[in-house]
This record gives sequence, C-alpha cells and structure tokens, in this order.
Amino acid sequence: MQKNSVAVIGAGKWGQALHFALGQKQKCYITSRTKRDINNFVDLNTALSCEYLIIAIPAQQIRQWLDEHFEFKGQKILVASKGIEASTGKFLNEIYEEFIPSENLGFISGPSFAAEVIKGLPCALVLNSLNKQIFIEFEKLFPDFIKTYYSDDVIGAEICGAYKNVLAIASGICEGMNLGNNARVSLISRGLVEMQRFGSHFGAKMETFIGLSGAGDLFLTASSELSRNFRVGLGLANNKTLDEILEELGEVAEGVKTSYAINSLNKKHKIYTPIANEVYSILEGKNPKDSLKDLLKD
Ligand SMILES: NC(=O)C1=CN([C@@H]2O[C@H](COP(=O)(O)OP(=O)(O)OC[C@H]3O[C@@H](n4cnc5c(N)ncnc54)[C@H](OP(=O)(O)O)[C@@H]3O)[C@@H](O)[C@H]2O)C=CC1
Ligand SMILES: O=C(CO)COP(=O)(O)O
Repeated sequence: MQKNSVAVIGAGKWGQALHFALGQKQKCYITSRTKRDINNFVDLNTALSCEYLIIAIPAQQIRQWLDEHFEFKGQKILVASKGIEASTGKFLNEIYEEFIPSENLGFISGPSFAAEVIKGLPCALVLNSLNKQIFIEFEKLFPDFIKTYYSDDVIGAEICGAYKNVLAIASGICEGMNLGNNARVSLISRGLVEMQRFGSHFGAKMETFIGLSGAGDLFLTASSELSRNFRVGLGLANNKTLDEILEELGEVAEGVKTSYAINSLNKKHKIYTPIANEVYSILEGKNPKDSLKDLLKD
C-alpha cells in the first residue's frame, strides 16, 4: 500500500468534484470504469493501492463492484454515494461492512452539489464514522473551502442521504404541478418528520435530522433544479415516462431505486411514510393528482 496517497474511485459528477477538491492540498488520483482524460487518471490497481480511497459509484452498483474489483489491504475508505440497495433493502454501511471492517470506513453526508464543489465554492460536509480516527485523517485532506464536521451517527447519515433523494422527487413533482410555495414547503417539512420517523426506527439520532446531513441536504436537494432527483419529479409531473426522464438525465438519480427500497422496508417494519409511499406509487404509474388528493386527506 502507498502510504499517504489518495484516490477517488468513480469519475462521475461527484467523483470528479471530490477529485478536484482533494487535489487542492495533495496529489489525488482518480480512476473509473471508463478511461478519461483527467489529471492523475490511473488504472484501478494503482488507485486501490492508495491508503485513502473515496468511492463515488452509484449505490445499486456497489455490491457488485466490491465483489468483483475490491481487495481489502488496510485502506481507509470514505463512501460518497447516497442510496439504499433496492434488491435487499440494505443501507450502504451494511454493504460495505460485509467487505471492510467498520473501523476503516467513513461516510460523507451533507448538502453538496458537485457542480458547485468543482468550482471551489464553499460548503460544509459531515464525515461520519464509528472510528473518530478516520475523521481526523480524512479531515486533513479536504481543502480550505470545505468545512468538515464529525459524527458517529453512520446510520443516521446514510438514511438522511438516501431518503432526501426520494423527498426531492416528491418536491419536483409538487413544483411541476405548480402547487405553489406553501405546498412545497409543507411537503419538505413533513418529509423531514417522515425521514426522522423512518430513521429513528433504525436507531438514527434525532440531532442528525436537524443538521447538515438531514435538513441541510433535504432543503438543498428538494428546492433546486440542480438536483437530478428534483428534475425526475418535474418530469413525472409533466407526464414523461421514467425511461424518457432517465435517458434525458444521463446521470444517476438515486431516489428512484431508493423509493423501491424504502417501500419494502416500510412494509416490513410497518413505518408510516406517506410521502415516500406516494413517490413509489407515482413511479409505478399512479397519477400525481390522485397522490395529492390522498396526501391531503391521509
Ligand atoms: N452529483 C452530486 O452532486 C452528488 C452525488 N452524490 C452521490 O454520489 C454517487 C455518484 O453520483 P454522481 O457521480 O453524481 O453520478 P454520475 O451519474 O455522474 O456518475 C456515476 C459514475 O459511476 C460509475 N459507475 C456506474 N456504474 C458503475 C459500475 N458498475 N462500476 C463502476 N463504476 C460505475 C460511472 O463511471 P464511468 O462513467 O467511468 O462508467 C459513472 O460515471 C451517487 O450515489 C450520488 O447520489 C453525493 C453527493 C453529491
Ligand atoms: O446529493 C446531492 C447534493 O447533496 C445531489 O443530489 P442529486 O443527486 O439529486 O443531484
């Protein structure tokens, strides 16, 4: 293992933004499935030999990627994805822990559009780990324009990062239906309560939901067309098919698959999640106008 070396795995929008950010203080390698003309782009084996890895591949692809490509050699890992595995309902920390000891793992959360980070605009992130030493070591790698906070509420951060994407779809639908500011903010506020109810079932801490990981990332994603998930909602309200929307997007919108994961988890654990239920039903073909009526009377 190359001591003190840093690599990002996954050169999508977020991977490239993190590569830019981490490249400010030290050399930062990047690798991806598709070769790209980016500074310090290396092959996967070179990246995997680095001591510090930041992994930014979509949630649904993580298990297969870890299974086929990853070998644990003591690397310290920061997970940058946000989502829940649809086929199993597993949170990303649960998947990673099948391959890597939890003391080597950290999870990034908080409001952070890649398009702004890659311009060097200021932002604040939370680095969540059961092992504070992971935070101490990764914190030093981040540039001055990013303020980092520590939390040990890994499950809380995972749930916030995943759930807010589903709520962003709901908010985009609300915007696309021209329901007005009152409706959108009511939806976001009740969404926060719903996300916290879901999270507390799995042992997440209350304070995580009112901080950067919860309210912070939810307010950002559910109120801006910079969000891919919000744009999925706009498309659904405008009667586009999901296939058309995802084709136009050309990037991952994690809230779609995460809606399916939440739908099975809330049925299994009997958690009251009316907004996520309606997003799932709309993805399955329900008319958003009928969802609105049901949400108002429920
Ligand atoms: N964009 C943002 O603002 C933020 C995104 N995130 C999260 O980061 C994650 C990645 O998002 P983002 O980078 O924006 O998504 P993009 O759609 O821009 O990129 C995803 C990248 O993942 C790689 N990839 C896809 N499938 C596989 C696979 N099977 N094996 C290996 N690599 C694969 C692809 O690499 P290749 O092109 O080389 O094939 C692709 O470029 C998501 O979970 C997202 O929610 C979190 C915070 C902010
Ligand atoms: O997670 C994000 C910002 O914090 C990005 O959200 P989208 O994936 O909806 O663009």
